[in-house]
Amino acid sequence: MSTNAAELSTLSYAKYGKTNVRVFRIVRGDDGLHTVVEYSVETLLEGDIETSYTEADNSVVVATDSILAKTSPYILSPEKFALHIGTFFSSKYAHIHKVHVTVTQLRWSRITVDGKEHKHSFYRDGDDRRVVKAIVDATAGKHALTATLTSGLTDLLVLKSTGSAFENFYRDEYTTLVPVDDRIFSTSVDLSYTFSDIKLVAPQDEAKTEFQVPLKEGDEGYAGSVWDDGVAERARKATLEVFAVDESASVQATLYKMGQRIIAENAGIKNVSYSLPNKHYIPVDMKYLGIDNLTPTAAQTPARTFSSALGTYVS
Ligand SMILES: O=c1[nH]c(=O)c2[nH]c(=O)[nH]c2[nH]1
Repeated sequence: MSTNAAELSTLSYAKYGKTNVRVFRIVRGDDGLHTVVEYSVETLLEGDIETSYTEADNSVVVATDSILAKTSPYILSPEKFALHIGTFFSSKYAHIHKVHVTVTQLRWSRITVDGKEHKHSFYRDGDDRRVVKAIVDATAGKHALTATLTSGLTDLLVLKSTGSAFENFYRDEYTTLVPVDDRIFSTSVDLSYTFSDIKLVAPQDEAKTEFQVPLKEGDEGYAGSVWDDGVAERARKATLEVFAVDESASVQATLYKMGQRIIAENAGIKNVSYSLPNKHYIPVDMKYLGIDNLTPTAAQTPARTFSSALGTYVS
């Protein structure tokens, strides 16, 4: 029996686009004050694009490379920029119905010189990156755009040297873990929080810059909090502060407190998700050397004195 590949196969789902598109933009203020942003952007399009797969028909394929990086008035906010990209593609092209945008932002903070923030010099003050994911949906029509928006951060490495325990966990014949009332707690924080679903007001202009989100609390699809640039900074601060001050009974319990604080501080965020993989620092048992390395005591901290008069350092 001969088989016909074309008859046996169907295309069940498709989206295409570009990832790792690097964007660096300088916004120059009147008084020489520069603001810089560096993003890595992914844009994936869904719509009536099947023929590009099934019939090699490239006429339905629109470019997704670096469009809007230079012209978008929303470039300084990764949330607004992601929504703008999504709104642009889903409203401009009749055959594009859904757009998935991920904007990952690298940190550039101002260098302080003599107590003053420098106007055009920056440093990387952390390896964590802000991550924004927008999905703009025009399947119900070009004038009924909706969006889901998730923001957060990734790879925020933290450690505390006490104030963390893990005890009273389930024990059975498979358990090897020893309970501890004082341990090092380190993790690489991944955080994401989702805003309430957004109803976008469809733009009429060619550049699709005039899209709006409902700004009044109580309006259908209210998204005022998306326009509040403080959310990301507050969420990062809440994560760090709760991590620092919580007398942690477990990663789970500390994580929950972080999430509670983000919800309490930011109207318009409907859920929070953390991934906090435990990065273990296990003390080495030095009993065989006659050294107790497992009981933390002040006496184990070497006495350190610095005498500037003699220029000697004793430890
Ligand atoms: O805080 C913790 N939660 C766990 O669920 C767990 N499991 C484990 O082995 N160590 C820890 N620590």
